[in-house]
Amino acid sequence: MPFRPSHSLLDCELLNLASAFCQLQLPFFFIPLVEMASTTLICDTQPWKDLKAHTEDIKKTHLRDLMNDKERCESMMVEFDGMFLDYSRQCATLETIDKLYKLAEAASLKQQINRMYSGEHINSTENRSVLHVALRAPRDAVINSDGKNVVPDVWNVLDKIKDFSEKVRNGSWVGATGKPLKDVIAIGIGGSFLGPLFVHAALQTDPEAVEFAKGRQLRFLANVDPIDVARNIAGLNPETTLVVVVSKTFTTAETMLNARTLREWISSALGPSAVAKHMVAVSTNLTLVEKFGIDPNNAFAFWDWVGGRYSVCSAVGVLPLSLQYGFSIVEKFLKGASSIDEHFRSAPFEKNIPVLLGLLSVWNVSFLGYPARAILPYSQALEKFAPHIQQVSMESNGKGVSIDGVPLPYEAGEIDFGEPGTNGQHSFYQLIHQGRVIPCDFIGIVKSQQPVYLKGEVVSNHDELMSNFFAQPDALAYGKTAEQLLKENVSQHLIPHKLLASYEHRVTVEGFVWGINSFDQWGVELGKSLATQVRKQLNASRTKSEPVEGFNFSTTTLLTRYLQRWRYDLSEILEIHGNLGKKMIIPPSSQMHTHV
Ligand SMILES: O=P(O)(O)OC[C@H]1O[C@](O)(CO)[C@@H](O)[C@@H]1O
Repeated sequence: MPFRPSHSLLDCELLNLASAFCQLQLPFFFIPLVEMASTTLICDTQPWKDLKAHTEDIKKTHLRDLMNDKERCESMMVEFDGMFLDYSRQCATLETIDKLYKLAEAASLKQQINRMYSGEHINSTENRSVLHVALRAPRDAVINSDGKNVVPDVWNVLDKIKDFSEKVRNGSWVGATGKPLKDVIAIGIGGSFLGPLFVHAALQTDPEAVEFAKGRQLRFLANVDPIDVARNIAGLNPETTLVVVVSKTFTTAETMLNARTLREWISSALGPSAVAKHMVAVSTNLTLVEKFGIDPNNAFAFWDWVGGRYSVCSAVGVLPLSLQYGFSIVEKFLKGASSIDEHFRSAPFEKNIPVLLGLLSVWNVSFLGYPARAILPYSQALEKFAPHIQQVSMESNGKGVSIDGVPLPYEAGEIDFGEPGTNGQHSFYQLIHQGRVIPCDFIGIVKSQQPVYLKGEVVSNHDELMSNFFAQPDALAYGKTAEQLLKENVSQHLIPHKLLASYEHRVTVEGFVWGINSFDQWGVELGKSLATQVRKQLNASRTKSEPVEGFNFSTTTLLTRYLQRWRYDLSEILEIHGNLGKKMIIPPSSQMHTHV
């Protein structure tokens, strides 16, 4: 069985530990859930073998020469609904693209897409359908899961969100002391956080959305690190704050501890009954929501056919964003994503943006051997796009076995990273220019949300930004000596909804071609269960002085040192809780060190 190394670094300064850098060997995660199937892997098909052989031709070709072929470049440009994709800077010829279509055929890509839209249980390890497209479908659409049209359920929740968010925004739903709720803290992590944060960042400076958000704040509490709590509640008054607990399962340890912490913040300031007015939930698990103490009437449902990382268009994103910007703004977002859903389902492959993006990714990863992809939006409003796509892509396609449980003899999945241009240029672009070949997604926007044109300047500020957007791809493509590749994607206006849906579907295309299940995440689940074992140990050692047991030497050493460096007994724990409860404010940073 292969092994993958990983690093863990305890922050030596904060914890006052001696150097604790350690290298862990984690077993590559294999899921023995499904019987080994006799199905053919995609690498055994003729189109895969043809592409493998074809890489030799491509290696002899310089991108500079490919870029001189006008006809080739022209056929590598696709436009749809305000998006323009130029993939002419890919290390690919028209023959490559043709061979990729054949690969798609061998992977039954069209049929797989149809199976997804028709609600088949394509997430076979969890026995679920995958229907995030239903979250943004028009009211009259019919999309079935297990023989039931789910669209009316989707719209029931959307209507409920519209109604609730309007009440909060117009002051007919007020806090326990009668004050309007103008600030929202959304608690959630992973898919219950990254998508909503991305959209919030994209809307924050949108001229129309800004008007609707006047006087309101939306914050996100994700990390279980108490520093994140302190930062979230800093300057907020529980009397005017609404907390939205977002968790598909309502069991995620980080989210639930943060939810209990903010419940304490509210009830210690306003009394336990205030929770009913100040806390609402988004979840598929309404039983646990009620158990937590949130009235199920104040809960907004979604369904197990929505994967966490694909959930931004469910109540997960729609509720907090509607509270901040109003439902009408969010509805436009849903419509934009829906337009790409329809395009993905029906457009022929040669004009299908997510399909092209997905096939090119497969080409780069599995044939050219480029494991990473840089996502480079030339728009500050898209600053959280790369972190969101990191989860969508890496949690989906970070798999080493096929959907039938067969270990993959080829690389699948991509390492995604990125920063808005031009910040990235002053950070990691050097490596892309001269160090390693990294396929790049350059994303440019035609019209700025916030244009500035200073008198006397040669160009407007947005043109200055876009000068870099146009220059960098060519610098990479032509270089001075080295060969690089990239693709460009220009949008007319800022269209986060269409980008989001395009990238979601791109990941799906990759997964279908690689023959993996893009919709489960068993590796992450392993980490969660190991954390449970550590949590039990910390409790036993803190409260009953039990020695650290049951871990390997390295973890035992680190845990023991951690426990020795900051000891507290139960009375101290109560005191800390007391502080949270009464003053609630986490000690200001000057006092924080007293606990270390
Ligand atoms: O919404 P939940 O159930 O709290 O889960 C949060 C996240 O945890 C994961 O299960 C693992 O990171 C993600 O898939 C999910 O988005």
